[in-house]
Amino acid sequence: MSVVQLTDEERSTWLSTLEGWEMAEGKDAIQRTFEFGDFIEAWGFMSRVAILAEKQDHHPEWFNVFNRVEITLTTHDADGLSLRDVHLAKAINAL
Ligand SMILES: C[C@H](O)[C@H](O)[C@H]1CNC2=NC(N)=NC(=O)C2=N1
Repeated sequence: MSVVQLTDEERSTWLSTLEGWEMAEGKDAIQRTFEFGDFIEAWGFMSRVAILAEKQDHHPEWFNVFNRVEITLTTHDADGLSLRDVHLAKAINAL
């Protein structure tokens, strides 16, 4: 299914509403790093994000080491950033 990319104007508007998220370097994506007390807390967070991702049928690219989780959101079906990334980022921030 094809999805439309955000326009430049939409990107700056939406990004300003997404606390903690910034444009990724060298990729049409947004990213945020989360830090927790330990691995179990980080893993618990990842489990909750996984449930959100399944509900939204939109899945993160992520990297975890110990207490740190780096999340990158981009829309493969749009070959870049779309509203689906904004929706998932907002839901993650609300956890
Ligand atoms: C078939 C399925 O709905 C699609 O492949 C979904 C699944 N999850 C997805 N996740 C992300 N990040 N981008 C997509 O384009 C995407 N597409």
